[in-house]
Amino acid sequence: MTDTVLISSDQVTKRYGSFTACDTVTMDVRPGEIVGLLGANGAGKTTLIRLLLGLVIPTEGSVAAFGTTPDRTTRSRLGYVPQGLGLWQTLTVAENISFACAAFQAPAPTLEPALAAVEHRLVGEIGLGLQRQLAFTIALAHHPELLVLDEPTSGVDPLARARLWDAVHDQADQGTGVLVTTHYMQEAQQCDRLILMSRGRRVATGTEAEIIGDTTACEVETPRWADAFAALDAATLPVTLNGTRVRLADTPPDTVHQALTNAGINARVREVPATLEEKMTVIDRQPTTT
Ligand SMILES: Nc1ncnc2c1ncn2[C@@H]1O[C@H](COP(=O)(O)OP(=O)(O)OP(=O)(O)O)[C@@H](O)[C@H]1O
Repeated sequence: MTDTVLISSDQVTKRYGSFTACDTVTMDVRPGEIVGLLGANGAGKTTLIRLLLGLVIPTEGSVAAFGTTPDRTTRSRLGYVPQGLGLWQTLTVAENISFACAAFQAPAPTLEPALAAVEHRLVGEIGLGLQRQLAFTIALAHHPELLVLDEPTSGVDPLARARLWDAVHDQADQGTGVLVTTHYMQEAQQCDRLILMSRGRRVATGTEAEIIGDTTACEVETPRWADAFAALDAATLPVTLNGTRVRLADTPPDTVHQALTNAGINARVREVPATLEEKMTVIDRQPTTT
């Protein structure tokens, strides 16, 4: 990994009144790596991004972009796609592009056929998938050294999502650093490194395997899966259903067996590695400590 740091935070905290949206978070992104920012709704991901971009001022701690305090100059070295996309809905696709390119003194990019086909349509009249594609194209137009993408594939169909991730990997392969928030675990798996946030804090960091560690889940095998789910739920165990697969993260097999036996259900209980999503729920269940 390179020593160059594109963007970083050092114990950064943002409070709104008595509410702490981002709590002493330290992180960084380096050239060519894709860093995934994960966490439930309200975990503080967008707040952290806005701190890193200089859009909100830290209450405590500090952030740096390209080695300095974020400002207009550092902004011109990064491409940012916010959750709301930041497009002008009442301008055409072409007008949005020329506006953004003028701001960054960048040449107009070559458009993908799908975008070129709607070049003269108002942005507010094209679909969300195309709008996301446009926002991404605009973010890349000035060849940024860092891409910051806040839920770039939310509401996008699987094919468009795969295409966007292809483009993200292309950028990283060319040395661009990428910071991306996502709710999709399949996308998290495409990141080189993950940062998990919960209640404003960074609660875990590393690869998917490092974050899952030795956390396990119990998988319950029975044709009476619906009854098993109901019984485990009634026993207030953290049961989830994936298709017809009944699973319980971080729960001892004996506890699961006992609850099923009490309900008169015969089932095979296997202990298997937890998924990343399950690990996240386990972390979210824990009381805040350090
Ligand atoms: N300007 C603000 N004033 C008060 N509270 C705020 C403000 N901005 C964010 N918050 C609160 O801070 C918390 C973190 O919000 P944030 O948008 O960073 O979460 P998130 O992880 O990005 O969530 P999501 O996945 O839903 O986008 C939320 O409870 C939110 O309501």
